[in-house]
Amino acid sequence: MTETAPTVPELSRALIGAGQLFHARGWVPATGGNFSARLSPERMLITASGCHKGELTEADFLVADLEGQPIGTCRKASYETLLHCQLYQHDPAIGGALHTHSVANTLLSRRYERIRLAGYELLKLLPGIKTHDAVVEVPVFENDQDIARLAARVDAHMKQDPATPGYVIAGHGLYAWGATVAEARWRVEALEFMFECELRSQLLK
Ligand SMILES: CSCCC(=O)C(=O)COP(=O)(O)O
Ligand SMILES: [Zn+2]
Repeated sequence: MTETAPTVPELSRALIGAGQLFHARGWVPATGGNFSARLSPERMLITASGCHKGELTEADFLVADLEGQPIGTCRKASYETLLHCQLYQHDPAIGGALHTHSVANTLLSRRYERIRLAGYELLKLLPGIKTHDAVVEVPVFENDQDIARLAARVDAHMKQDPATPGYVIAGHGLYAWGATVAEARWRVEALEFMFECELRSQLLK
């Protein structure tokens, strides 16, 4: 059976749904966050810069190549487009990438150079993990307004550690991805849940 490539309306719908869910959870305040999906080996659909991610419509997306150049529009793509390009260029199996600005990922990444997650059942939603009895270290990168430089740092890390399950930019937010938008969304939900647990367990100490 041949699989047909997902269409712009289908991918927009999936990304709009992710935005509504993330906004309801408080993970994309104001215009924070950005979302994308692979359209083809060379193209992606990505949110335009400055949209409210809880109120996205199909008009808030644009098509860009994997260098980040918008195609057929003068709208400006997300300020962080090159971080999405890095993921799609790094691994042709990546089909969706989602970025959140939660309280938990912001606070933990201001304190730690990596966020250690151990013993959680939800670890099994991360690539290659089959048991709760596992330890995952989510890398934290220093924030940088030079997104090309930040993308190069992420890329160097992912080439060294291809099992990276997601990453956090310090004081800024989480990037997670998957083969589809749905899988990327589950990974964001799993990581944000575990970050929240880590944050609250610090309050219990
Ligand atoms: C308004 S939050 C600062 C920019 C940011 O971190 C973000 O995620 C949203 O930027 P975009 O250009 O994608 O709207
Ligand atoms: Zn951001």
